[in-house]
Amino acid sequence: MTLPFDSIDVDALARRLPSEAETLQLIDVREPDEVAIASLPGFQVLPLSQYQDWAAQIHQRFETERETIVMCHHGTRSARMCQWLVQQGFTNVKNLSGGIDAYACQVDPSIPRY
Ligand SMILES: O=S(=O)([O-])[S-]
Repeated sequence: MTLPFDSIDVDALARRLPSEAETLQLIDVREPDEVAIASLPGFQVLPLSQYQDWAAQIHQRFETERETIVMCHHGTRSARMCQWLVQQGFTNVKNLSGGIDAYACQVDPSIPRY
């Protein structure tokens, strides 16, 4: 089965973040208690459990054509979000493979793991 969105690995994200954080749309779908433990700068937090609070504003807050990268802990919840964004008309959505845990392991060991 072909997924209707791409993925990006943590090394590629790390290379791009310094120069492209402003142009990318970065979404973290983890819960606030997880974000309090570990986070990456530039990501807007839209916890999946609070879907009812943010879903209706998705088109006000984000542009459907702009490259959008979604992150969670290991990549499962973010894949669900990617799927949903595609259903909402987003055309350039990428799932961060392995989530923030992979980022902590492979890119930045100063990020706490949980
Ligand atoms: O964050 S996760 O859904 O991949 S465990």
